[in-house]
Amino acid sequence: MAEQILILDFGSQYTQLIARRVRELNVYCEIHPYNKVPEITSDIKGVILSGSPCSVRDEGAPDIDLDSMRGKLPILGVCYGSQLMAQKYGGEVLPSEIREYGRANLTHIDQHYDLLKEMTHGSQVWMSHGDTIKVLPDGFEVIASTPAVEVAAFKVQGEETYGIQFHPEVTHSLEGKNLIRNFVVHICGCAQDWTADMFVDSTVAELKAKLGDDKVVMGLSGGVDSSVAATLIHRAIGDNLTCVFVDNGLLRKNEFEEVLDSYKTLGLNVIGVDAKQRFYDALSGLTDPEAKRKAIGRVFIEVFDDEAHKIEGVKWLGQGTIYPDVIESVSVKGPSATIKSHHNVGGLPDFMKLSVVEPLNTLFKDEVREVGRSLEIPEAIIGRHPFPGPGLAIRILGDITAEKVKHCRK
Ligand SMILES: Nc1ncnc2c1ncn2[C@@H]1O[C@H](COP(=O)(O)OP(=O)(O)OP(=O)(O)O)[C@@H](O)[C@H]1O
Repeated sequence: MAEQILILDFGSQYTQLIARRVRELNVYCEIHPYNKVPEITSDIKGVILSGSPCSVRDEGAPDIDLDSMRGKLPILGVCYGSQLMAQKYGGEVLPSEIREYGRANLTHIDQHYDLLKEMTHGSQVWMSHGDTIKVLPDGFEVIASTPAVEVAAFKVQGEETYGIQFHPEVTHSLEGKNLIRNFVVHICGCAQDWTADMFVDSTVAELKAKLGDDKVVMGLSGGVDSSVAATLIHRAIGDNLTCVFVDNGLLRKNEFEEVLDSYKTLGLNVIGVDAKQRFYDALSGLTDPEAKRKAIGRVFIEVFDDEAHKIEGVKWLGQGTIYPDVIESVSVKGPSATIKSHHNVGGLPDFMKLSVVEPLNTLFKDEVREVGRSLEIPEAIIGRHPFPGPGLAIRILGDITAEKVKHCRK
């Protein structure tokens, strides 16, 4: 496992941006909810505590036991994260006179501290908070201030524990990236070697070890996620991966043929399934958009299940799941109630009983594109305009017929 930064999420709308900024420095990081802290292994080089919509003064406010980390690992608390530490260790957090949302300038910066190295006097930062730290605990010292906020940043003496009131992860904090680099590289000592090429090498090795001689089936949509996931799996296990690309009769003009061709050029073992008529039959007479969407989903599952059955001994289902889907399903606010509604065991199609392999489930979309480029997937696939599953059906009012699709395509 690569070295990483652990981001503990207290529910802020900016948490994913913290992860994006860290990864832009070629350092791997993961977001975990504050109440499900993973085991702290030696790969974890530092911890960032996110902001939160809550106030540390609220009853039942999100809390965390930091004693096992403090002094052993560098910690950076952002906004709520910093207030939480201040309050926990004997300081005082009070409501600000006015809720501060917007630009502010650091008029006092103590450059002696690694966190603030090369930050310029007057540096613009972004504030978004209703509380403020009024009194710091013993052993905590102020290292940056704005005219309105005295404790804009603090450090704990004798340990690499820091708190900042502003949000370095948003672009309005003009030197925010510099501050995050100071933390991640200079304080945590991360090597900045997490690149798309390195991801490809390590993921292909992991897939080889995990899949061995097993067979995998995977649906391709022509979109970037499934294409990149399939190419990675193919690198690992070759033709033990069977890809299925379904023509549902709702794709754009010439799209089925063109996409199928590019998959073949990539060397993928791909079956093109002409299921147009099955979809048109199922859609016949349906006019309600939700009913149409459901019919398309149902027939897709039936067609895919039929194809998966033809592959003898297949054990795995490949999927193009990406990191935002994963974060959503384990978020502080709880998983979306509808994500798994189709998982009523018993009625499951056979392919859903397969084990799932998701090689992209730690990546953001633009990282998936970078990995695609590293795999030399054609730009036409990597930069393809996103196209919804129900395809052209969403553009057609009333019932859907082959004739109407033909006009829509033109
Ligand atoms: N026409 C199709 N033929 C076969 N499989 C498909 C097809 N359309 C979608 N899929 C499968 O269903 C998954 C989800 O489809 P969706 O349209 O939501 O894609 P997505 O999540 O945007 O990912 P992608 O970037 O791969 O399109 C795809 O990743 C693919 O595995």
